[in-house]
Amino acid sequence: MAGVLEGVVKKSPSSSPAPPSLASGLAPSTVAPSPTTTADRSRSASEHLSPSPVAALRQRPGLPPAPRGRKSQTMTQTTATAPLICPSILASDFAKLGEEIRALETAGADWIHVDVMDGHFVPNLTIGPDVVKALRPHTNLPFDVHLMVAPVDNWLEAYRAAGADIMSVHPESGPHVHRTLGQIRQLGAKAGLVFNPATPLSVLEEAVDLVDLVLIMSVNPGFGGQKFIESSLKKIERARAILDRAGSKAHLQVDGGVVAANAGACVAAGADALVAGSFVFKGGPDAYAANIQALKAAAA
Ligand SMILES: O=C(CO)[C@@H](O)[C@H](O)COP(=O)(O)O
Repeated sequence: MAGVLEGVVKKSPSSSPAPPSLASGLAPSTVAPSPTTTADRSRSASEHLSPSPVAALRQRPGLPPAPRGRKSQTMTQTTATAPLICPSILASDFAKLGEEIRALETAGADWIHVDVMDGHFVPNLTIGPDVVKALRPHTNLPFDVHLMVAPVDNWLEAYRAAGADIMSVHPESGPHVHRTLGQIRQLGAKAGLVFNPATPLSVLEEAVDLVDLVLIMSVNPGFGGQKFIESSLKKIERARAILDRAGSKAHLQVDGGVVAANAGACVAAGADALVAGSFVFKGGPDAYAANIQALKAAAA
């Protein structure tokens, strides 16, 4: 049965990814991993992510295991632990988004981080589901979609149909984040829970079994290019402790002001995935590989 992922990996713009009914759940994808992706990327997320009821449905390459302890698959084949690098396309050239995403895949990015802003939950307006759908044929990398939208529930199907693999939501987006996380998994995506700098982690204690990813915002959301809030490191440590205590395999991601100078501290605190916008995109496409490598190396 045609699933939401099928059109994507075939890279055929004509094969629409929309399933007959998202409300009834997504069909398992039967697509083979892209021959251009790494061994890590070819693994099924179901092997590595938290025990989501939909884990077995995930077939898009690129959701490798939480890299704590894994060996780096980067260009230099370093043996140290390397975090997943998730460039935020908020910092890309919006006139060339498709090209930018292809360049990021070539440069060694692990996930594509898509910042969706609604001009209400955050004071900025960015990427709608039609843009995500248009970008989907340009890469096999997972789309890691951060929904800065309130209310959010009515948008989940649209972003999933457009090709989102991970959808992360804020507790404040309301009205019932527990339900929202369940809906994301019902749609066959991975569910992420996002914590703004002043949002307490107590919500994670209550929802830890429902999340495949925890995102610690190290800036207040809304804009790229902000300064990393140092107290985020302690929060990453606390989130790591909650996940470990619960036996969760969820990824722990950090986002905002991430640069080579603080990447190591983020990983030492327990993060295994780094979102970076300004740092990855500085210098243009010729510099992307070096920038990504610099983040991995700094955290190794
Ligand atoms: O979600 C956000 C901001 O709201 C982030 O993803 C930023 O876009 C990251 O950009 P840099 O701080 O790395 O420039």
